[in-house]
Amino acid sequence: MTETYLEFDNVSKSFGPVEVITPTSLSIDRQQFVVFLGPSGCGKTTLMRMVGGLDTPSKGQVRLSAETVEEPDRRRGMVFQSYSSFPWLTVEENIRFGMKYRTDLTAAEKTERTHHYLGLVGLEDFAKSYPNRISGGMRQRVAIARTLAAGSEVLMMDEPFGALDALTRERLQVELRLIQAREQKTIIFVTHDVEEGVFLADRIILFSKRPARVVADIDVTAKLGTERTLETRELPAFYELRNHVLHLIRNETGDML
Ligand SMILES: Nc1ncnc2c1ncn2[C@@H]1O[C@H](COP(=O)(O)OP(=O)(O)OP(=O)(O)O)[C@@H](O)[C@H]1O
Repeated sequence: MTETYLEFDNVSKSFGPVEVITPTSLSIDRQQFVVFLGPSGCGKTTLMRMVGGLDTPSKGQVRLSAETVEEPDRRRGMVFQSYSSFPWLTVEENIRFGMKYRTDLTAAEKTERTHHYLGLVGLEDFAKSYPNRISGGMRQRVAIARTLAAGSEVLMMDEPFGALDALTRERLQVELRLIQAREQKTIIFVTHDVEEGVFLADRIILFSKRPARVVADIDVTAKLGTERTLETRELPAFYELRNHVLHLIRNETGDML
Protein backbone atom coordinates (compact mmCIF):
# COMPACT_ATOMS: atom_id res chain seq x y z
CA MET A 1 0.00 0.00 0.00
CA THR A 2 1.37 3.46 -0.85
CA GLU A 3 1.66 5.80 2.07
CA THR A 4 -0.50 8.91 1.94
CA TYR A 5 2.03 11.68 1.84
CA LEU A 6 0.00 14.85 1.64
CA GLU A 7 -3.56 14.76 2.80
CA PHE A 8 -6.43 17.24 2.78
CA ASP A 9 -8.84 15.80 5.29
CA ASN A 10 -12.28 17.38 5.03
CA VAL A 11 -10.74 20.81 4.62
CA SER A 12 -13.03 23.81 4.29
CA LYS A 13 -12.37 27.52 4.37
CA SER A 14 -14.42 30.67 4.79
CA PHE A 15 -13.21 34.24 4.90
CA GLY A 16 -15.81 35.88 7.14
CA PRO A 17 -19.20 35.06 5.62
CA VAL A 18 -17.70 34.02 2.27
CA GLU A 19 -17.32 30.27 1.83
CA VAL A 20 -14.29 29.70 -0.41
CA ILE A 21 -13.76 25.93 -0.12
CA THR A 22 -16.45 23.33 0.59
CA PRO A 23 -15.28 20.29 2.62
CA THR A 24 -12.62 18.70 0.45
CA SER A 25 -10.60 15.53 0.90
CA LEU A 26 -7.62 14.67 -1.30
CA SER A 27 -4.63 12.36 -0.96
CA ILE A 28 -1.45 13.17 -2.83
CA ASP A 29 1.39 10.67 -3.19
CA ARG A 30 5.03 11.51 -2.64
CA GLN A 31 6.71 12.75 -5.83
CA GLN A 32 3.45 13.33 -7.61
CA PHE A 33 3.13 16.38 -9.87
CA VAL A 34 -0.34 17.70 -9.16
CA VAL A 35 -1.91 20.58 -11.08
CA PHE A 36 -4.78 22.58 -9.60
CA LEU A 37 -7.01 23.98 -12.35
CA GLY A 38 -10.17 25.98 -11.80
CA PRO A 39 -11.98 29.26 -12.38
CA SER A 40 -10.42 32.48 -11.20
CA GLY A 41 -11.01 33.13 -7.51
CA CYS A 42 -12.30 29.61 -6.76
CA GLY A 43 -9.83 28.96 -3.96
CA LYS A 44 -6.88 27.13 -5.58
CA THR A 45 -4.25 29.41 -4.10
CA THR A 46 -5.93 29.26 -0.70
CA LEU A 47 -5.73 25.45 -0.73
CA MET A 48 -2.10 25.60 -1.73
CA ARG A 49 -1.30 28.18 0.95
CA MET A 50 -2.73 25.75 3.51
CA VAL A 51 -0.08 23.22 2.50
CA GLY A 52 2.49 25.94 3.09
CA GLY A 53 1.03 26.72 6.52
CA LEU A 54 0.33 30.28 5.29
CA ASP A 55 -3.45 29.86 5.66
CA THR A 56 -5.28 27.60 8.08
CA PRO A 57 -8.42 25.59 7.28
CA SER A 58 -11.64 26.77 8.95
CA LYS A 59 -12.41 23.08 9.45
CA GLY A 60 -10.50 19.88 8.76
CA GLN A 61 -6.77 19.34 8.54
CA VAL A 62 -3.89 19.31 6.09
CA ARG A 63 -1.30 16.65 6.93
CA LEU A 64 2.16 16.05 5.53
CA SER A 65 3.69 12.66 6.37
CA ALA A 66 0.87 12.23 8.93
CA GLU A 67 1.79 15.49 10.74
CA THR A 68 -0.74 18.31 10.83
CA VAL A 69 0.49 21.41 9.00
CA GLU A 70 0.29 24.36 11.35
CA GLU A 71 2.90 26.85 10.25
CA PRO A 72 5.43 27.48 7.47
CA ASP A 73 8.35 25.10 7.38
CA ARG A 74 11.30 24.82 5.03
CA ARG A 75 10.09 21.40 3.86
CA ARG A 76 7.32 23.23 1.98
CA GLY A 77 8.45 26.02 -0.33
CA MET A 78 6.54 28.44 -2.55
CA VAL A 79 7.48 29.76 -5.99
CA PHE A 80 5.32 32.68 -7.13
CA GLN A 81 4.55 34.28 -10.46
CA SER A 82 6.19 37.53 -9.47
CA TYR A 83 9.94 37.38 -9.50
CA SER A 84 10.96 37.06 -5.89
CA SER A 85 14.73 37.37 -6.20
CA PHE A 86 16.55 39.94 -4.09
CA PRO A 87 17.89 42.54 -6.54
CA TRP A 88 20.92 43.38 -4.38
CA LEU A 89 22.13 39.76 -4.34
CA THR A 90 23.73 37.93 -7.25
CA VAL A 91 22.14 34.80 -8.71
CA GLU A 92 24.48 32.66 -6.64
CA GLU A 93 23.80 34.65 -3.46
CA ASN A 94 20.05 34.44 -4.05
CA ILE A 95 20.24 30.65 -4.22
CA ARG A 96 22.43 30.53 -1.13
CA PHE A 97 19.95 32.76 0.67
CA GLY A 98 17.50 29.84 0.63
CA MET A 99 19.77 28.13 3.14
CA LYS A 100 20.32 31.15 5.39
CA TYR A 101 18.53 29.63 8.35
CA ARG A 102 19.79 26.07 7.93
CA THR A 103 21.98 25.44 10.94
CA ASP A 104 22.34 21.79 9.95
CA LEU A 105 24.61 22.70 7.00
CA THR A 106 28.21 23.89 7.18
CA ALA A 107 29.38 26.82 5.03
CA ALA A 108 31.16 24.35 2.74
CA GLU A 109 27.98 22.28 2.32
CA LYS A 110 26.03 25.45 1.49
CA THR A 111 28.59 26.32 -1.17
CA GLU A 112 28.37 22.82 -2.63
CA ARG A 113 24.57 22.89 -2.68
CA THR A 114 24.57 26.35 -4.25
CA HIS A 115 26.70 25.02 -7.11
CA HIS A 116 24.59 21.91 -7.46
CA TYR A 117 21.38 23.91 -7.85
CA LEU A 118 23.02 26.54 -10.07
CA GLY A 119 23.96 23.67 -12.39
CA LEU A 120 20.57 22.01 -12.12
CA VAL A 121 18.82 25.11 -13.45
CA GLY A 122 21.58 25.82 -15.99
CA LEU A 123 22.75 29.14 -14.59
CA GLU A 124 26.46 28.48 -13.90
CA ASP A 125 27.46 31.19 -16.36
CA PHE A 126 25.24 33.72 -14.61
CA ALA A 127 26.33 33.00 -11.03
CA LYS A 128 27.74 36.51 -10.54
CA SER A 129 24.94 38.34 -12.41
CA TYR A 130 22.30 40.41 -10.66
CA PRO A 131 18.60 39.57 -11.21
CA ASN A 132 17.94 42.77 -13.22
CA ARG A 133 20.58 41.62 -15.73
CA ILE A 134 18.94 38.28 -16.55
CA SER A 135 15.72 37.30 -18.31
CA GLY A 136 12.37 36.55 -16.65
CA GLY A 137 12.81 32.84 -17.35
CA MET A 138 16.20 32.88 -15.66
CA ARG A 139 14.77 34.70 -12.65
CA GLN A 140 12.17 31.94 -12.26
CA ARG A 141 14.97 29.39 -12.47
CA VAL A 142 16.69 31.24 -9.62
CA ALA A 143 13.47 31.09 -7.57
CA ILE A 144 13.16 27.33 -8.20
CA ALA A 145 16.82 26.73 -7.33
CA ARG A 146 16.52 28.77 -4.13
CA THR A 147 13.43 26.83 -3.01
CA LEU A 148 15.15 23.51 -3.74
CA ALA A 149 18.33 24.62 -1.98
CA ALA A 150 16.28 25.46 1.09
CA GLY A 151 15.47 21.76 1.28
CA SER A 152 11.82 21.87 0.27
CA GLU A 153 10.30 18.45 -0.30
CA VAL A 154 7.06 19.93 -1.55
CA LEU A 155 7.12 22.78 -4.04
CA MET A 156 4.04 24.93 -4.32
CA MET A 157 4.05 26.87 -7.54
CA ASP A 158 1.46 29.59 -8.09
CA GLU A 159 1.39 30.36 -11.82
CA PRO A 160 5.18 30.62 -11.84
CA PHE A 161 5.42 30.85 -15.63
CA GLY A 162 2.45 33.19 -16.08
CA ALA A 163 4.54 36.21 -17.03
CA LEU A 164 6.88 34.46 -19.48
CA ASP A 165 6.76 34.41 -23.28
CA ALA A 166 5.44 31.21 -24.88
CA LEU A 167 8.78 29.72 -25.93
CA THR A 168 10.51 30.34 -22.61
CA ARG A 169 7.48 28.94 -20.88
CA GLU A 170 7.55 25.70 -22.89
CA ARG A 171 11.24 25.23 -22.25
CA LEU A 172 10.83 25.78 -18.52
CA GLN A 173 7.94 23.32 -18.41
CA VAL A 174 10.17 20.61 -19.88
CA GLU A 175 12.95 21.53 -17.45
CA LEU A 176 10.63 21.51 -14.47
CA ARG A 177 9.53 17.93 -15.22
CA LEU A 178 13.19 16.91 -15.47
CA ILE A 179 14.09 18.70 -12.25
CA GLN A 180 11.19 17.06 -10.45
CA ALA A 181 12.25 13.60 -11.61
CA ARG A 182 15.88 14.18 -10.73
CA GLU A 183 15.24 15.77 -7.34
CA GLN A 184 12.24 13.53 -6.51
CA LYS A 185 9.97 16.32 -5.34
CA THR A 186 6.25 16.57 -4.83
CA ILE A 187 4.83 19.55 -6.70
CA ILE A 188 1.52 21.38 -6.49
CA PHE A 189 1.21 23.73 -9.41
CA VAL A 190 -1.60 26.25 -9.92
CA THR A 191 -2.31 27.42 -13.45
CA HIS A 192 -5.09 28.79 -15.65
CA ASP A 193 -3.49 27.35 -18.74
CA VAL A 194 -5.04 24.00 -19.69
CA GLU A 195 -2.20 22.99 -22.04
CA GLU A 196 0.38 23.82 -19.40
CA GLY A 197 -1.58 21.77 -16.88
CA VAL A 198 -1.86 18.73 -19.16
CA PHE A 199 1.79 18.96 -20.14
CA LEU A 200 3.09 19.12 -16.57
CA ALA A 201 0.74 17.03 -14.53
CA ASP A 202 0.78 13.48 -13.33
CA ARG A 203 -2.66 14.33 -12.06
CA ILE A 204 -5.02 17.27 -12.60
CA ILE A 205 -7.51 18.29 -9.94
CA LEU A 206 -10.22 20.41 -11.49
CA PHE A 207 -12.18 22.67 -9.15
CA SER A 208 -15.62 24.26 -9.53
CA LYS A 209 -16.17 27.97 -9.22
CA ARG A 210 -16.27 29.31 -5.67
CA PRO A 211 -16.95 27.71 -3.25
CA ALA A 212 -14.44 25.24 -4.64
CA ARG A 213 -15.23 21.55 -4.80
CA VAL A 214 -13.41 18.91 -6.81
CA VAL A 215 -15.22 18.26 -10.09
CA ALA A 216 -12.63 15.97 -11.70
CA ASP A 217 -9.50 14.10 -10.72
CA ILE A 218 -7.65 13.17 -13.91
CA ASP A 219 -4.81 10.66 -14.18
CA VAL A 220 -2.63 12.27 -16.87
CA THR A 221 0.29 9.85 -16.50
CA ALA A 222 -2.00 6.96 -17.48
CA LYS A 223 -2.43 8.66 -20.87
CA LEU A 224 0.89 10.44 -21.45
CA GLY A 225 3.41 8.46 -19.39
CA THR A 226 5.94 10.22 -17.17
CA GLU A 227 8.39 11.50 -19.75
CA ARG A 228 7.43 14.84 -21.28
CA THR A 229 9.35 16.45 -24.12
CA LEU A 230 8.74 19.26 -26.58
CA GLU A 231 7.11 16.62 -28.83
CA THR A 232 4.57 15.59 -26.17
CA ARG A 233 2.29 18.40 -27.33
CA GLU A 234 2.06 16.81 -30.76
CA LEU A 235 0.73 13.46 -29.49
CA PRO A 236 -2.92 12.57 -30.20
CA ALA A 237 -3.26 11.60 -26.51
CA PHE A 238 -2.24 15.16 -25.57
CA TYR A 239 -4.98 16.68 -27.77
CA GLU A 240 -7.54 14.25 -26.43
CA LEU A 241 -6.72 15.10 -22.84
CA ARG A 242 -6.65 18.83 -23.51
CA ASN A 243 -10.07 18.64 -25.18
CA HIS A 244 -11.42 16.46 -22.39
CA VAL A 245 -10.32 19.01 -19.77
CA LEU A 246 -11.68 21.95 -21.80
CA HIS A 247 -14.99 20.11 -22.14
CA LEU A 248 -15.12 19.50 -18.38
CA ILE A 249 -14.37 23.16 -17.72
CA ARG A 250 -17.21 24.29 -19.98
CA ASN A 251 -19.69 21.79 -18.60
CA GLU A 252 -18.71 21.19 -15.00
CA THR A 253 -17.00 24.17 -13.46
CA GLY A 254 -19.81 26.57 -14.32
CA ASP A 255 -17.32 29.18 -15.39
CA MET A 256 -14.44 30.08 -17.65
CA LEU A 257 -10.89 29.85 -16.34
N1 LIG B 1 -7.11 36.76 3.20
C1 LIG B 1 -8.27 36.81 2.55
N2 LIG B 1 -9.32 37.51 3.05
C2 LIG B 1 -10.51 37.54 2.40
N3 LIG B 1 -10.77 36.91 1.25
C3 LIG B 1 -9.77 36.21 0.71
C4 LIG B 1 -8.47 36.11 1.32
N4 LIG B 1 -7.70 35.31 0.54
C5 LIG B 1 -8.46 34.93 -0.51
N5 LIG B 1 -9.70 35.48 -0.41
C6 LIG B 1 -10.80 35.25 -1.35
O1 LIG B 1 -10.97 33.86 -1.52
C7 LIG B 1 -11.29 33.55 -2.86
C8 LIG B 1 -10.33 32.51 -3.39
O2 LIG B 1 -9.05 33.09 -3.59
P1 LIG B 1 -7.84 32.27 -4.19
O3 LIG B 1 -6.73 33.25 -4.38
O4 LIG B 1 -7.59 31.07 -3.39
O5 LIG B 1 -8.43 31.85 -5.60
P2 LIG B 1 -7.72 31.25 -6.88
O6 LIG B 1 -8.58 30.13 -7.33
O7 LIG B 1 -6.30 30.96 -6.58
O8 LIG B 1 -7.84 32.47 -7.89
P3 LIG B 1 -6.92 32.90 -9.14
O9 LIG B 1 -6.93 31.73 -10.04
O10 LIG B 1 -7.63 34.07 -9.69
O11 LIG B 1 -5.58 33.20 -8.57
C9 LIG B 1 -11.28 34.86 -3.64
O12 LIG B 1 -12.58 35.29 -3.80
C10 LIG B 1 -10.48 35.77 -2.75
O13 LIG B 1 -10.92 37.10 -2.90
